[in-house]
Amino acid sequence: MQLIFYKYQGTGNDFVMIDNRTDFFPKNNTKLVEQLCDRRFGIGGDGLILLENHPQYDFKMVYYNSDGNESSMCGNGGRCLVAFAKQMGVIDNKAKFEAVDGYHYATIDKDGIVALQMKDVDTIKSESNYTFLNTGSPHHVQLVDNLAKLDIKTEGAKIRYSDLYGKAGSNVNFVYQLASDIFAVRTYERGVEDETLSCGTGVTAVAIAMHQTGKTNNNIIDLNVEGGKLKVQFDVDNGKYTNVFLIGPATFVFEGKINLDF
Ligand SMILES: N[C@@H](CCC[C@H](N)C(=O)O)C(=O)O
Repeated sequence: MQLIFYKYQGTGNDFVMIDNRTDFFPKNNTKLVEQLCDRRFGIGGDGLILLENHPQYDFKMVYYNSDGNESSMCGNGGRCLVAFAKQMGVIDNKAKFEAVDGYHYATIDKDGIVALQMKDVDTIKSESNYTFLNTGSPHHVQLVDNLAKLDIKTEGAKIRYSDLYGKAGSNVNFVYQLASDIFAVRTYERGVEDETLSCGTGVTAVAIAMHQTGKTNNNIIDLNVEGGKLKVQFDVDNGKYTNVFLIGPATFVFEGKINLDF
């Protein structure tokens, strides 16, 4: 059998997109998803996303990491799925959809910039040298001096697999402040088990953590990631972050067919 796929990227976080509105995809086949995401034997991607029907909203998002396992929310993937839903004629320039962490609203402009509303955040653990919070996925946020030279895979894995986060683990973001409202971020992603060029829930966590710990007073924050630039904006009242939006490009790369019997 041949599978039709579409490839998208959001600031270098790349995804295999599959239109599963006819419900044909074998959703519990971990090995298959892992193979499709493999950069040598498959299509290649940090994750795979299914576009599905939803009884109430425009569509449903089902997200898998490149290890083949279904996981928690992917911010860049959500932005790319909005662009894919537009390409498939499911939406025009606004979307309401359901993901694993609940309801999301998004807009897409004529240049392909997607603004995706993320979940509200009111639980933030601030320690002397790191912050932990969940923006749809779990994120460890740590300021460092040597961001450019850091071995993210090695240092990220140490924290991800440490006793701090147990079996579930965490994504790990290393951060360097460039200006009052600009931060450079590099992320180790759980489920990819390596550095990715960008992580949407990660930069959302960084923006909120930097505000909550007093590194910035701004509520519109620029995040420079390895694959480009993202923006996060939010309202905040008494430690509760609402109307959180992750904003940036979501780009169609190519489409194709792949044999499933590989
Ligand atoms: N790349 C994603 C995060 C995907 C989920 C993460 N790897 C996890 O399993 O926690 C993003 O853009 O948010």
